[in-house]
Amino acid sequence: MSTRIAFLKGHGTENDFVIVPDPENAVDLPPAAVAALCDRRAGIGGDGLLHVVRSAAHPEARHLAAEAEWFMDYRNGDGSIAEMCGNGVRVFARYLQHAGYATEGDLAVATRGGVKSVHLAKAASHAGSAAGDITVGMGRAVLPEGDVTVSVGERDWPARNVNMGNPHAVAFVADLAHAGDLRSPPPFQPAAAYPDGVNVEFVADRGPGHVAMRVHERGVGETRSCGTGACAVAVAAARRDGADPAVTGAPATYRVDLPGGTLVITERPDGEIEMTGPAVIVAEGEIDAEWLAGAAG
Ligand SMILES: N[C@@H](CCC[C@H](N)C(=O)O)C(=O)O
Repeated sequence: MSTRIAFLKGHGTENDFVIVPDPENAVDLPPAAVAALCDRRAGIGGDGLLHVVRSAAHPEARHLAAEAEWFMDYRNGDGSIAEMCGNGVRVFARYLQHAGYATEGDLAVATRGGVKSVHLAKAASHAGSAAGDITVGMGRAVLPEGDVTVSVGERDWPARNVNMGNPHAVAFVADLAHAGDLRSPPPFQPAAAYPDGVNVEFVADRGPGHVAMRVHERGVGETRSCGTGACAVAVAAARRDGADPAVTGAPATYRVDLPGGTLVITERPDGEIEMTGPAVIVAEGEIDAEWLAGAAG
């Protein structure tokens, strides 16, 4: 009988993930294995994969073990590595709660983008432990100088370069349909702005402090939500609206509607950004290790 590897499936505003609990970092997950697991027809299916490892057991996170017991080893659906995943952190925390590694309250999670502070809200007694929003301290945005242009077909737009640990180009558009089918990565200029590729957000206004967006994610394609993307959008909107908290001294809050749900993003005067939204575990099962080894080639 072949060996089995435990997995779960979860999502945050329909940005979905294969979760592989592996506290001692014993499961080999080369890029081809990740891509096979995330394949929606031949695998389990997901926008990305959350490899759940104790920080002390992972070479990239060992130095963070005193601050955060758990490391989110996040991978994009094509197998590539990314620095951060905002929806992923909430789902990661929900998994820790589901597995009994965390309870309601505060929790630190190590990521390649640094340690994130997570707050698991107390669920209403009738709702069960999988309910209740999760708030993540996402750290500060970095806004590199320089003009960026994003295009789709004949249209192009100026875009704001926002780094949330991972890179984003935020373009304000009159109509989200102008983003087209987003089957391929929208071209950007200058190429030097994003040497490692970029996540591109298209944003339309819905009202004061309220926007809607679509996103093409690096290493994935169009997804139904992107947490770091929603933070980048809120920061870009606040700068555009003259509501930069560092200037006004007041927090700026944006409701960001995505195809898969809504996230609420607040930037404080000290630059710290908080993201609040749901996270759900939907299934758990076992992966056939022989299949995975074969799929990984
Ligand atoms: N969906 C994520 C972002 C995942 C990483 C991204 N595709 C990248 O390559 O930077 C989110 O919720 O933030």
